Amino acid sequence: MDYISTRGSAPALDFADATLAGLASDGGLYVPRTWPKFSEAEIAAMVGLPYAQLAQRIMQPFVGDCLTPERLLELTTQAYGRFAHQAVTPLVQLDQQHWLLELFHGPTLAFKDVALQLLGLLFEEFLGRSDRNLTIVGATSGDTGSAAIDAVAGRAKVDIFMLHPRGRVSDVQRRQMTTVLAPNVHNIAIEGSFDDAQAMVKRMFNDAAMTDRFAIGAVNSINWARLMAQIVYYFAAALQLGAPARKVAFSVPTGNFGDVFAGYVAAQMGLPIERLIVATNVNDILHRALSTGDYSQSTVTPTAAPSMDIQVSSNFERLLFDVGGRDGLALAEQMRGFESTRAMQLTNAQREGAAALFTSARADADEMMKAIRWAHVETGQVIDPHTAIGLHAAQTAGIDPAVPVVTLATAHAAKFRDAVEQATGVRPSLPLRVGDLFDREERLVQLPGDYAAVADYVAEHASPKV
Ligand SMILES: Cc1ncc(COP(=O)(O)O)c(C=O)c1O
Ligand SMILES: N[C@@H](CCOP(=O)(O)O)C(=O)O
Repeated sequence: MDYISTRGSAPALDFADATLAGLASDGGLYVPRTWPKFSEAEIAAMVGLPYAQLAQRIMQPFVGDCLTPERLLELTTQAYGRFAHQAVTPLVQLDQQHWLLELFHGPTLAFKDVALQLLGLLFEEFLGRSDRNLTIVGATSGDTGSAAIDAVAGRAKVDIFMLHPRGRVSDVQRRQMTTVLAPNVHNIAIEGSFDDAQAMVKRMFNDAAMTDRFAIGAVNSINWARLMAQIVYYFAAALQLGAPARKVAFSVPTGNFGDVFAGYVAAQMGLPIERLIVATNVNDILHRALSTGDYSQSTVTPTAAPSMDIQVSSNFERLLFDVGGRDGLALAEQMRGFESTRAMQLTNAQREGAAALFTSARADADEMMKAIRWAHVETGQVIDPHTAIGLHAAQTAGIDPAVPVVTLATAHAAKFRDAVEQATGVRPSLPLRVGDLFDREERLVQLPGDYAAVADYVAEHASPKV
């Protein structure tokens, strides 16, 4: 399998090189040249497999001969061995039609662990075959940061620089990053929003002054390997609910469009998915784009679901590429227009292609709080604000009552204790696996929302590429 850029002019790479490269050199995102397909019989044969085996089976076609099946299975077994639930991503039934897919049983309590625990091992594996040092530069609205830091802290040949918007992540999220004191971990609080941080990260990949000296790598979902690992839990959930004989719908709390794009890929691979519901908070660029075709950026509004306070959704580009006929040069032109005007209109092909599988919904603060309360009172489940936005969308999307709807529970409620307590009167306690988070020393630097300041800081602290 080789990987091509959504903007049509970067060289094609194999899986190992695409994983280390992160973003393509033309500013595009890597996607597999074709979607691997499973037949109905092949999907039926996956029923009952333990998670690590299922993960190996689903990911092998993407990995190609960069890892043998035996080696990939060793890595998935190691990655998912750190999860606190044997099922890794268990399903919980809420009522006759609705389920939660709990994705927060990893070390840092959010769905990001599912991909990043594996990605840390993939970096180690592929860097071990070269003399390269990797300088990871990432942006986080709260959850990617801690999951990535946990995955690479203390690993040889990797430095990580993680940018978060100062004051816009929860105290638990911040401490999960800043209390990791390994020498290869650098936390940077910047003035501005997640979008500002993400823009600086992307700019660094195309800054020759940086890329000449450092091998810049990505842990955000711009890195294809992140999405690949997230495809697996769509299969895991659907297989438990009757796939391939029965269709399932998924409601996905969405910000950077990575998680829900993984669901789209699962559908391309043959998993029978009825609908993918894109659930946003009031930062609703995706809801507007999918419902009206207008993808225009507005100012980010801070909410009680801060990890979704995003107005430029990196992975939407992957969808536009795929449903728009895979014309990289045309998409590059369209994206250049967006980058200069902060607005773009989807083409008819892009709108129709997206509408075939995606529905969208937006939840405001009241609707989010009501969903947290409903889950608590009616089902006894304490859910986090991001999951609540997904649940609100699941309950209002008008899916045929005969079709099971799975809401992705993307974070543990204890990461957002204030909002959850306000909605339910219950203050969720931190699971034992995060330990004495509030007694640990914090280490971070604060920088202005200025690219030059961040690039200088990285250049001063990173190891040269060889
Ligand atoms: C808890 C939580 N839910 C949902 C999302 C949205 O996921 P995505 O960015 O993949 O759309 C994020 C962050 O991205 C998150 O941290
Ligand atoms: N919500 C994310 C934002 C970054 O998204 P990613 O999936 O592209 O890494 C976060 O918590 O940091």
